[in-house]
Amino acid sequence: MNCGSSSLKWRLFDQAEKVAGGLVERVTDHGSALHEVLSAVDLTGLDAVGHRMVHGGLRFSRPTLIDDEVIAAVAELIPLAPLHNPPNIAGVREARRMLPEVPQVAVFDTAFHRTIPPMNAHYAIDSAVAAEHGIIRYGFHGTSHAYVSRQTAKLLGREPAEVNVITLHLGNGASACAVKGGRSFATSMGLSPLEGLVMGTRSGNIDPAIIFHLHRVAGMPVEAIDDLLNKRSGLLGLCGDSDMREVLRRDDEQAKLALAMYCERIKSYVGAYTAMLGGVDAVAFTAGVGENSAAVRAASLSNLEFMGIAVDETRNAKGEAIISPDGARVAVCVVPTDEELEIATQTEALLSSNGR
Ligand SMILES: Nc1ncnc2c1ncn2[C@@H]1O[C@H](COP(=O)(O)OP(=O)(O)O)[C@@H](O)[C@H]1O
Ligand SMILES: CC(=O)OP(=O)(O)O
Ligand SMILES: [Mg+2]
Repeated sequence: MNCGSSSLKWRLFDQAEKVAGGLVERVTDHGSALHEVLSAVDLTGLDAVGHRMVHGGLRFSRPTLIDDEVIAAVAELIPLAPLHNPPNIAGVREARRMLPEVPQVAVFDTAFHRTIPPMNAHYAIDSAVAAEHGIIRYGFHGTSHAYVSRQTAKLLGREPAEVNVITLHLGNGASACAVKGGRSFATSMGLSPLEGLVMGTRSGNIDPAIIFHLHRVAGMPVEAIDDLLNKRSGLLGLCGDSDMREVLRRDDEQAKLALAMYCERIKSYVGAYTAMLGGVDAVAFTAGVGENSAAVRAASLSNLEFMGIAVDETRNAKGEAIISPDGARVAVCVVPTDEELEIATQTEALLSSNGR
């Protein structure tokens, strides 16, 4: 079950084979949405339910069997992920109510990033204040970055431990991850899913002083600034469309600027992470925009031949798995993400290791 901020994605697996699945959009009450899904599906022989949990704080670094105490711990993290943790919890509560005998497992977006070293995880603020309030880079989309980086290694015919990969998860929310030998080494989202790349409606990186300025000079309350940066910024704020398909269809200056900013921000992370990793074996594009937009992929990696990074126009247009030219130093890949399969796989692994 993947209860997102406004949607519910679900999938039923027999082993790793998809048996059924669906997407419910414009969801406001995730408990009812999940109830309807589970009521409509034949659940005979169901062994477990795996749930996407977005924020697991510092405590949850692996998939976790859900009990009341785990739910309470995730609820305490709501202030850090107000758009994401409440729907996750609503889904879990309803699934447990309907299926009390079935083990339920939480798979956290943040878990994969618990390997990020302190120099990349800490913010350069007063360390006592940071420690007291849990202000640290948690990172998100970890299930996707983990899955996609492993798939990328497979594409290269190498073991994950042998390769350095930059994964670019470009969906509604978007984040970059530097994966060093199979482990998260740096990522663009931080304390919350607001930091980093330009997104559909989120600003990503800005000068933090903009917030003080909007408050003091423009007189905006903190809640209004929060709303502005999370829901009315990014592509939407720049050009009035949050959907990349619309942005790409348009030919006006505003849309062109929004697209250029979106891609330039991605490029800045590719450059930074290549340097931080001491070189990369592959750059992988994934999620709605990354998997589908040749234009975004080409623009994000333009003029990087000096770094051994290039995109072959024909392969890119076809959306082939490897879109870099033959013999390139860095493989550029298009790798469909599958958060639901990864959640199911991790759920199964936890229950097998528990001897169920
Ligand atoms: N063909 C396409 N070209 C460009 N962008 C696309 C295309 N198809 C889907 N997208 C973009 O993908 C985004 C959704 O990605 P997705 O990974 O499903 O996001 P999420 O899981 O965060 O809801 C949408 O904003 C949409 O603009
Ligand atoms: C964490 C996050 O940003 O998720 P999404 O992209 O689903 O909004
Ligand atoms: Mg998503």
